[in-house]
Amino acid sequence: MKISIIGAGNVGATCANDIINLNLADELVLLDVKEGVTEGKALDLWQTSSIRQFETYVYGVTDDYEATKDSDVVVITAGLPRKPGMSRDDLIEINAGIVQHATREIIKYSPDAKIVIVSNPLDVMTYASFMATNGKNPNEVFGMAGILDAARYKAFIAEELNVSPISVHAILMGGHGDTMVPLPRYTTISSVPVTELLSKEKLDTIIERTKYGGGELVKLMGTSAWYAPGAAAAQMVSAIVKNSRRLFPVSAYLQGEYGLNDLYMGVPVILGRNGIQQIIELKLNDEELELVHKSAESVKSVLEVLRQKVK
Ligand SMILES: NC(=O)C1=CN([C@@H]2O[C@H](COP(=O)(O)OP(=O)(O)OC[C@H]3O[C@@H](n4cnc5c(N)ncnc54)[C@H](O)[C@@H]3O)[C@@H](O)[C@H]2O)C=CC1
Ligand SMILES: O=C([O-])CC(=O)C(=O)O
Repeated sequence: MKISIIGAGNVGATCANDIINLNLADELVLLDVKEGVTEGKALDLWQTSSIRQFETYVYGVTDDYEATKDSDVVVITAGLPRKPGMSRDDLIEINAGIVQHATREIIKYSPDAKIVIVSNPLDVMTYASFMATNGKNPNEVFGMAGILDAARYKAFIAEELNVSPISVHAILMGGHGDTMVPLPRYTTISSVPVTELLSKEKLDTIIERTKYGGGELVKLMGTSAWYAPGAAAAQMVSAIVKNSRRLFPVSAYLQGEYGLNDLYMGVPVILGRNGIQQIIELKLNDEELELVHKSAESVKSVLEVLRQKVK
């Protein structure tokens, strides 16, 4: 099993560290345009092998896609993160070029790789990557956001209820932005509906905090988060490599599901060896469906910018 990570910055290097911990691959390649730093980070990680008892051979390369040849899974984290005061959508122009270039190079050397996009604005960058594959099965190109957003939502609920975060189960949908849709009706504490344990007022506060969860961290750190994003991307890689068929919210290409067409957006999917094995269509009520469609409108407006800028 060979895994490559494009972009060895905060999220990419953290994701590499998590993948190593999960013992998923024989070989892990870190690729970045930053000469020296990439090789150095990979060497540093590899030198933890005897301490942490793993056998994944980790190495770094500078912009050399041939080294990624025959990758089974590729994670793209290359691109700019936002700074305080910016929206994820402000990154579209520069990151679209980076993500599309990386995708074309990956496809050249690993046509069958499953591609996990992390770069922002997430849903539109995933679409941009899919466009650049020029005909790849859309179930093999998908984006990481929902696991992260759901993890934030679960952490806030666990804190509020003073319960283990492991007992909190939740799903959310929509774009990776302020219009994302956490779903209290599908949120439980080990099967106990959260609505029986938390007031609507408390839940609404948690939902608002979740929607702006990325921004909260950007404000605190001056750049965006990496520990939870790296772990979330590694969890997706694990589900693919182990063919574990876990149900996750993932940015997937929609072709009629939820009445939506020709866009990538967060929906519940089954993730396994072939990538997205199935998109699950929840029986949303009118209010939930309206929020999901509102979020889709927001994703579509950013997609329109991509279409105008990137032909
Ligand atoms: N989907 C999500 O939930 C999340 C997405 N992100 C996004 O992930 C991306 C990366 O974030 P960080 O790792 O914090 O940024 P970072 O700045 O720490 O790392 C980005 C890396 O990409 C590299 N890079 C730039 N152009 C490249 C190219 N053409 N080829 C290869 N590498 C290239 C840079 O040299 C840098 O090392 C950002 O766009 C950020 O917004 C971050 C957190 C969560
Ligand atoms: O907020 C950002 O820019 C990075 C990101 O997507 C997240 O942490 O959710």
